[in-house]
Amino acid sequence: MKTRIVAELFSPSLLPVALLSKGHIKWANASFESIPADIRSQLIKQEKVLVHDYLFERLSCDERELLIGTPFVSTQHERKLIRELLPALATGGDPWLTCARVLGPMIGKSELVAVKHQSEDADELLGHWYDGDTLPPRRLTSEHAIAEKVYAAKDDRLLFANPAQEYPEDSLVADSRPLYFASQRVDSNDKPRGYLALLESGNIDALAENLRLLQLAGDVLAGHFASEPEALPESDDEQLHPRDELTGVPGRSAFDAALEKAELRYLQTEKNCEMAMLDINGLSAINNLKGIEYGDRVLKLLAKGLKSICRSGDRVFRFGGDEFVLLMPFGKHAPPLIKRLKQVESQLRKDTGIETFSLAYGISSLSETQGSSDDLMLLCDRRLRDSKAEQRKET
Ligand SMILES: Nc1nc2c(ncn2[C@@H]2O[C@H](COP(=O)(O)OP(=O)(O)OP(=O)(O)O)[C@@H](O)[C@H]2O)c(=O)[nH]1
Repeated sequence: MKTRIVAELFSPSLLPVALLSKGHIKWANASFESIPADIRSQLIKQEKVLVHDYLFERLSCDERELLIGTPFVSTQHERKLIRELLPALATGGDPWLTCARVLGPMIGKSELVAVKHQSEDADELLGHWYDGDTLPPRRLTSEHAIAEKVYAAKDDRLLFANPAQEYPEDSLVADSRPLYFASQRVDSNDKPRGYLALLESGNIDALAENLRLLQLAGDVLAGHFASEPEALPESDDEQLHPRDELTGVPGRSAFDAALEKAELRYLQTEKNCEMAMLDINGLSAINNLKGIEYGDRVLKLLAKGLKSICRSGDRVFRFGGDEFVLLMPFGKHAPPLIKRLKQVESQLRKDTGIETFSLAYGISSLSETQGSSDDLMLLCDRRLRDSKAEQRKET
């Protein structure tokens, strides 16, 4: 190994490289020189050493040795992602938004989108991490958009350079004109459920770093969808079951249809479903004190709060007046509903400024009534009344 050739080859390298002769450094590049002296002498003595995220190895020839450090891939970000994302997904709420909220702060200044596949021609951008914050959800059309390719591709991972040139009608890339768009599709039951993507404007090193996290988050999401109980079939015929105009959630007739389907499914397959009937305590007093519009706002905030604790198979309905119903299909373990409802109550106290805001609820599941939806309604209603009576006694 000629010193001159080694020096010419490795001087510009960012990898630490040293040429050793009889256990002494004959030549080293700047990257190697930047390692503290005590660690350098340790490196010279030992066969294989892990230092500063580098794995040092030796290539020998004619009594000389080339010591080269190659980056040792640190898994600390991946472990942090798993440790934070899994429990966050388990607490409920929309998985796409949860994913953006957990992954966003880990990817620095990069832009991240978490997109739920809604229908053939439309998607919902639920988690958009941009400039250190999540932006409000918005609808995306997939026609002439990058999403078409993401869903049609054989590979679940794609990288596009200058995507705005190829997809000028795609608002996702046309507005911010990123240099790279890297996507990780999330499938379950061989169907695309949506995708995660990074939009990177220049920092290719950041893209390379964050790609691993993106793919891992996509895999965790796919696992989450696979482990979730099958969603209740949506009665999305809006003509037949119009949504509640004030809160935007489905109303009474949609609930009746969904409960009927849940009953049928339980009787056919024993797939269980938890139901909660909820009622705001003292909405009439809120109306009287603060006005009907304020009461309306409380109802809207409650609908939003209830949606936020729903997993993708769960549904919220406005039963009427100040009453809501939740239907949550589940497998082995019922969702921790009381804990989640307490979270909603405490969020509502903050959002409405009403320190005494509280809910009464009655909870049961189809297995408790041997699959009878009528009995389930009666049981939930009785528990709701009991809870109201109990709370009245306390105040
Ligand atoms: N602002 C507003 N109020 C509504 C709406 N629908 C029903 N309400 C009010 O909700 C209240 C429901 O009455 P109650 O069931 O007696 O409920 P409450 O005042 O919360 O009393 P308790 O349930 O016994 O704690 C009535 O005052 C209705 O006017 C609505 O769409 N907007």
